[in-house]
Amino acid sequence: MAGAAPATAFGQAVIGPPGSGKTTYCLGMSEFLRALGRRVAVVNLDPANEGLPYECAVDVGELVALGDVMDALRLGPNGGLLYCMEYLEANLDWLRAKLEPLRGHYFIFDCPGQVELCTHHAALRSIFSQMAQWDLRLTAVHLVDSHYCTDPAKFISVLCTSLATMLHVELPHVNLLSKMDLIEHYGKLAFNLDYYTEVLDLSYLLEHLASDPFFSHYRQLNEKLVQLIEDYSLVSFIPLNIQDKDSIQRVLQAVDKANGYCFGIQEQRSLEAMMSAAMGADFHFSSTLGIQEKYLASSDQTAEQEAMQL
Ligand SMILES: Nc1nc2c(ncn2[C@@H]2O[C@H](COP(=O)(O)OP(=O)(O)OP(=O)(O)O)[C@@H](O)[C@H]2O)c(=O)[nH]1
Ligand SMILES: [Mg+2]
Repeated sequence: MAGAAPATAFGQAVIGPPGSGKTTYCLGMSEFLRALGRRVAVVNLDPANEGLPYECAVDVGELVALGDVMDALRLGPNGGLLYCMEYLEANLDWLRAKLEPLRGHYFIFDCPGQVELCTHHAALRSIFSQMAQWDLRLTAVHLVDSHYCTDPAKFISVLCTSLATMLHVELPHVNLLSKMDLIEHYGKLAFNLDYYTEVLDLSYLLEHLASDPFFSHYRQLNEKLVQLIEDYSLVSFIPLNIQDKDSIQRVLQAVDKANGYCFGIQEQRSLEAMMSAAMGADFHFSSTLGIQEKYLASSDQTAEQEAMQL
């Protein structure tokens, strides 16, 4: 970043479709990291985020307000949001000036959920690449709702968007299956969980789809999509239960490895290892992460029906 010899900063760019759990993840991960002794700054880059549940160090809403943009330019929510991201891209000095006083912190960027920002629109990728010039080493943490594992066709589409995101965003990357606390409420999966997280032989998915009269018409398309995904063999997922300390720890290890944090700050790492061991089995957050009681894993039917809308 600007000024004296730049101190390398590290962080996470949290991306994923709307409702995949990005903001909740930012809250949970920031609380976990602070408990480990890391100085954390959460930066909200989503102009549509309201009522942020976490302590927000920088809020893009101070630079550009989605509502004002929609009114002034007569745009809908999606067009308005894309305009806001292009406006941020054109005014990165503002962001740099906001981040400068936070040098020495570990950053978590809560990004907008519009899929096109991660698959083909240039603004977010350009913002990330500019931050890399400021010696800010980010890992893209891509959340996908684990609900998508319940339907082979949806899972293939999620694999395609995950692959497109990895190729477009051009950052070290970790894919997460989020809301794993709900997974057993979605009913029996066609395959065991490893199959979805390791993205094993996808021909089994095709067989599964071929038995469905509707999808049998698209067999050739699905075969080509599956072949593309397997040719790149880039996509795999880590299951995330945001309320489980060991689950967050596994995610953090992968994230720190991806952006090199784990190689850089040894003394911090050993302190954190001690802190984490001292934390005990289930790490309690200061809040239920804003996860409405009805969405918390429970056995009653309504939670299951409600959860199907997640
Ligand atoms: N059960 C459960 N619910 C979750 C979890 N994470 C998020 N939710 C719920 O899912 C909904 C969306 O969560 P958010 O964190 O706002 O998702 P987001 O990706 O930031 O959404 P956008 O900002 O709209 O893109 C909220 O009702 C959360 O309470 C989780 O790990 N488990
Ligand atoms: Mg959000």
